[in-house]
Amino acid sequence: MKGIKYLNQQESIVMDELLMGAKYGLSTFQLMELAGLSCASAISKVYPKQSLTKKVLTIVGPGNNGGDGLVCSRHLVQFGYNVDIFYPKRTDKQLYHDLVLQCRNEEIKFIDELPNDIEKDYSLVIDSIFGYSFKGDIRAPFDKIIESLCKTSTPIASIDVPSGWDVEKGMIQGKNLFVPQLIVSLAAPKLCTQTYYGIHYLGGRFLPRAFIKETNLTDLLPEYKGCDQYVDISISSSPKTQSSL
Ligand SMILES: NC(=O)C1=CN([C@@H]2O[C@H](COP(=O)(O)OP(=O)(O)OC[C@H]3O[C@@H](n4cnc5c(N)ncnc54)[C@H](O)[C@@H]3O)[C@@H](O)[C@H]2O)[C@@H](O)CC1
Ligand SMILES: [K+]
Repeated sequence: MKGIKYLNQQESIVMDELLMGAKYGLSTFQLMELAGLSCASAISKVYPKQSLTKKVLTIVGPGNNGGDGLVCSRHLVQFGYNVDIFYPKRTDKQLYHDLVLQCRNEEIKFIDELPNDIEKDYSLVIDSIFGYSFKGDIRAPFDKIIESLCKTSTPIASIDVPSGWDVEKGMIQGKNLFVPQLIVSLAAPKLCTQTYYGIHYLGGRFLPRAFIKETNLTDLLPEYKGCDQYVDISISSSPKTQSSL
């Protein structure tokens, strides 16, 4: 591998559109299921269930990043974890109604408010608030939620992008933002993770070979081992260089 490709915001959007267009014929539902499964697999690797004394809390945002969090939660319950979900701004689309129903059928509890002391009941927070489409200042109700995440001592695992970070520049100075303990990037890491020193996994093992060739990503994405749904791309575990698509 020559290096790792870090996507900017536009490249992330284009990648998604291409995958779901006529040429590759993948659906949001399929990609989300694989993304969520990879996040659950990575989380269970980093936080084995015996190591968590309390529950897991998934905070779900209004877009597809939130959808990944719903899928991830369902798989974590299948893996034996005890998960609650906080989903304050629901999206009125059939996909999300179905994902909520599937979580309810796993007997996952949806909580109505974020507790003041997250650490009292939760050993881990999964941040699936915003992904690569986040832009601008954080609007309500997520501004207060992210403020609470900045205060908690509970470790945070972010799906794709730490919520509130600029997708390309990362943590903007002067903004009250949190640093997750784990990031699970999906398909390809985003520019904001390039200098992230925490635990960094890549998941979303769904890029077709033809797509990788067409987008010149051969040699720019790490290889998954065996049947693994994730690969460790932490700075401590791999040399990194940047390259353009
Ligand atoms: N090809 C891929 O890489 C895949 C990506 N998926 C997920 O999809 C995500 C992208 O999903 P979306 O494009 O739906 O977008 P996001 O989930 O990143 O966020 C969009 C939502 O956030 C809101 N929002 C944006 N900026 C805001 C702000 N400043 N304050 C408050 N709300 C704000 C928007 O109104 C919209 O409702 C990825 O990060 C990833 O998690 C996966 O589901 C499947 C495959
Ligand atoms: K996120």
